[in-house]
Amino acid sequence: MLSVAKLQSGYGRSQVLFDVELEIGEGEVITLLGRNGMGKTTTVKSIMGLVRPMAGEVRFSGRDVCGATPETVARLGVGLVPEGRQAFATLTVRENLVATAANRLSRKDPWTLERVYALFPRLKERAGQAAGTLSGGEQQMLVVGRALMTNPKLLILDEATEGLAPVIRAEIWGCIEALKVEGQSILLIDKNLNVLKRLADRHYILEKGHTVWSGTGADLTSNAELVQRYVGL
Ligand SMILES: Nc1ncnc2c1ncn2[C@@H]1O[C@H](COP(=O)(O)OP(=O)(O)OP(=O)(O)O)[C@@H](O)[C@H]1O
Repeated sequence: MLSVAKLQSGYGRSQVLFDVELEIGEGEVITLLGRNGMGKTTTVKSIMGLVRPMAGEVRFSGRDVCGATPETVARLGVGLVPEGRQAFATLTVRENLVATAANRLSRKDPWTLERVYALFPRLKERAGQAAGTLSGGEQQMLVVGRALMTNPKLLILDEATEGLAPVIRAEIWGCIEALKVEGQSILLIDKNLNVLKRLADRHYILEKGHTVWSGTGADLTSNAELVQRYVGL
């Protein structure tokens, strides 16, 4: 579904990614691990077209999207929940959800308001409330719900649980697990390694803009030295 090879990217003259490799198959849950500043968000932005790659290959659903605009990538079916909560503060919950809705007719079971409300009942209770007045956890649920309303083939979550209370975090993880069971392809960036090991099929480790390792959760568990060295936990 998504295939990234020899990706180089950065900001202006400052190169941040040198050799990023990533493969995500249909229905897979993948993580991108690495310490702060290693290039995880830049990888995601480069896939999304928010940062223009310098070289390499990004293919999504069989199409070359390296250098494509974010609109094109989104239209092809990549939904991003970016770092930091970015709901439209003055719009209501409901307005936020319908603002980006897209009907992918090819999809058997498209996301609707009702389905998002079933996943996050708290959003239904607050449907008429301005997004800016929601708690941090509720805003995060809203941006996840908003990304789902675009009916993404691939959902990317960049630090979706950062700064949330443990109980809210658990709620978000529960929803991500439910999405996985439904066969949603997901790319996760997060610091909760134990949850990621349970949830994800495979992991990639980034170090200074290079993919230095990939493997399963069991591989990670049996390799404490690797985790210590590259993930810093
Ligand atoms: N807009 C920007 N302009 C210039 N440099 C940037 C920009 N955004 C990020 N960088 C630099 O690119 C490098 C990689 O940053 P990136 O945000 O991709 O890392 P990350 O692995 O996602 O880290 P974190 O876990 O802290 O979010 C860092 O050195 C960062 O300072």
